[in-house]
Amino acid sequence: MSENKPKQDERLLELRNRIDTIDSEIARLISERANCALEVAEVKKSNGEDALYYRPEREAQVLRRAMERNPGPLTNEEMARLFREIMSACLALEEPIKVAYLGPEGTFTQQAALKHFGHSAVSKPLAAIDEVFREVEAGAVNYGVVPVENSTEGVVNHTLDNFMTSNLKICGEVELRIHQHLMISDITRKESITRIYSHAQSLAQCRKWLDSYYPNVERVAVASNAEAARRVKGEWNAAAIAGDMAAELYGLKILNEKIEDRPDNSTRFLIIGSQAVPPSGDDKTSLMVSMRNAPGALHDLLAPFQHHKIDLTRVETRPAQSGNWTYVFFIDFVGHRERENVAAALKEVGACASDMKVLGSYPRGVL
Ligand SMILES: O=C(O)C(=O)C[C@]1(C(=O)O)C=C[C@@H](O)C=C1
Repeated sequence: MSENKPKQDERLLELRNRIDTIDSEIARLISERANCALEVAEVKKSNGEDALYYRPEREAQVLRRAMERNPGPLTNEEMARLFREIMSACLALEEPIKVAYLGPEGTFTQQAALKHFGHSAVSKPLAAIDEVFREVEAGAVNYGVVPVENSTEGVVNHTLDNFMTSNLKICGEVELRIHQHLMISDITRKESITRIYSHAQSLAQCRKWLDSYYPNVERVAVASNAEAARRVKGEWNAAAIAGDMAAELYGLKILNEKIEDRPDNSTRFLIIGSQAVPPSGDDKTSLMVSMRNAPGALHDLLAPFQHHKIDLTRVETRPAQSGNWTYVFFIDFVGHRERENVAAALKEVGACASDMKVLGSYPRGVL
């Protein structure tokens, strides 16, 4: 036994006492904050029937401030995550919000929903992107979370196509680093794997790794990563590629971690709802435009953005549902529609487009 042990024990006790004092101070302050949020709810209620409790622009400001004034040693992301959960609990006191996401449980979309709304939101997994749109439109839930693009595999067409027929707005975005793992169940024989299940996008994201380590194993595309994990549970000769949440949910063992081909593999998700979001100070706008099929149409469409010094972050083209060889452009750019230069550019684009819809202005993803 070290002769310093009694001294170390004393120091440990002292530090733990300090932590206990700090914890009771934190608890008191969190309760004070929660009471404040309850009063905010009263003010909102007195302003009218359809009071909006969830305020994306305010949440983005609170999280950004938590990062800006972070004195360390926690990272900015960790600090913001803690405030994310405090705010989620405060909002649940005001009114528990319901969020639908592309399920089943254990998918990356569920992870995105938790990252954006925190753990106090009531979440509901649905089987298809269309169902998430319908459920929000019907008012059965307040918001929906759907994937829109992956840095390796590109755009999620289903999500863009739904905006052609829906009046829902984009209220937010969330980006998630995607780590894929190879996982097996406790009955799997490692040497006898003949089949690997995953979602087609995940199989594509790990193509090179699979070519190197499992070149002769059958790759089976299923509806989601979570479904892949569920199947492996009962098969002795199969493995799945999925994320942490699926492994945890189905009690699978991770055999190889982070097997995605690109280390910066990430997916962007959209928050859909029926609310127009005021400026937060750092916003993006998404636009859907149809153009007549004429020479120079794309140039006419993009020129106003250059002219008004607006940064484009994405341009996607989809075939229009109305007719052959006409196209719909999905354009994302930096700035809120209420900003002067954005409003001016939108006016000019509207003048040369055959149809234009602003899908939403929303805070740029913070976490
Ligand atoms: O500021 C508000 O409007 C609040 O309702 C408070 C609060 C918060 O806890 O800070 C809670 C929920 C909203 O989405 C935004 C912020």
